[in-house]
Amino acid sequence: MSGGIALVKSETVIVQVPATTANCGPGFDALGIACNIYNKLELTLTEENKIEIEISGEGVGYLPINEKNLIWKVVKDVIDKTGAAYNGAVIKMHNDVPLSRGLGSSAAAIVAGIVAANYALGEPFNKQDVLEMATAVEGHPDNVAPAIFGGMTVSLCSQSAVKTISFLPKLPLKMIVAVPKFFLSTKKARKALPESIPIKDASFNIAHVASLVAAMCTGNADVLSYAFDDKLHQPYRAELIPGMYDVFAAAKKAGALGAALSGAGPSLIAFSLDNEEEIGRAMVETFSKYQVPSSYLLLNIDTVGTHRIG
Ligand SMILES: Nc1ncnc2c1ncn2[C@@H]1O[C@H](COP(=O)(O)OP(=O)(O)OP(=O)(O)O)[C@@H](O)[C@H]1O
Ligand SMILES: N[C@@H](CCO)C(=O)O
Repeated sequence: MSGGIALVKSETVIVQVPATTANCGPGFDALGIACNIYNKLELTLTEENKIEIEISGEGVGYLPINEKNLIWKVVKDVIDKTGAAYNGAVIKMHNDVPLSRGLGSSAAAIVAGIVAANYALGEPFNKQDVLEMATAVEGHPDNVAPAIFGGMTVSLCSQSAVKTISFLPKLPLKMIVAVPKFFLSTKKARKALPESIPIKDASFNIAHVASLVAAMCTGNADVLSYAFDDKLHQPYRAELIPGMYDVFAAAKKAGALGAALSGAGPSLIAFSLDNEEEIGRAMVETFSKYQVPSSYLLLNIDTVGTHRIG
């Protein structure tokens, strides 16, 4: 023994967090769905003022491995909220969620960090606390809510409250996501939006999002060939995603019920009950006509949300 004081470490916690697709067309900042691709995060809190970060999968060589890393920032926030004496961490992550593509990579990082830190600290916070903390960091609840609860989520922010209802659609919904090989940050895609929109576009979206949620809750698919349409954000973002409306049309022609921007894009998502491979191929082929290389993912709804796996 050197006679030094042994450093205190927390228990090591491993959590799994799903990708998410937000908006679903007309449900800007409100609707989201958890998808079955995942990141894993292993976290050990340490007393020593030192951060060690190891990344595999998406983001290697791009995501910071110092105190600027988003996961460390949220972990530190959770530690500070409890007043615990930890100053550093060992963070190991494996990421399968594509970065800055509209599949909720930032929400996955935020939620994984908060949930893992909460377990490491002995669970001082409940799921509602996690939802509020994650929404405050992300700025809107539509990705963090399904990442936490799984399923399809409808969320609202009212003054300081964040409320979410998670449910499983009564339709065997398949999701086909065409993922372009370029990044589009949410920050840039939000800058493309106007300060205000015409009342007729607002009322269009209210009717469409209400019909979409009603269809999902009842299993009545009749309105779904219209219900994914949007006039609130997609028209303004179209110029950032070459071929967007033609890819939507190709997906529908190949059998999709509807199609939309996934989150803030650039990925485009089609919803269907069958014909997934054909729809995926049609979307990628149409993107290629606009010189946008892409690949497609066939996804199902994750029903569990973020949970501890070790
Ligand atoms: N595993 C991760 N670890 C640390 N930071 C991450 C991780 N994943 C994403 N981030 C941070 O989130 C940023 C991407 O967030 P952004 O909101 O632009 O895209 P997105 O969340 O993938 O898309 P959307 O919100 O449209 O679904 C990255 O540039 C990085 O700063
Ligand atoms: N609702 C958000 C989702 C992406 O974070 C947007 O469309 O900007």
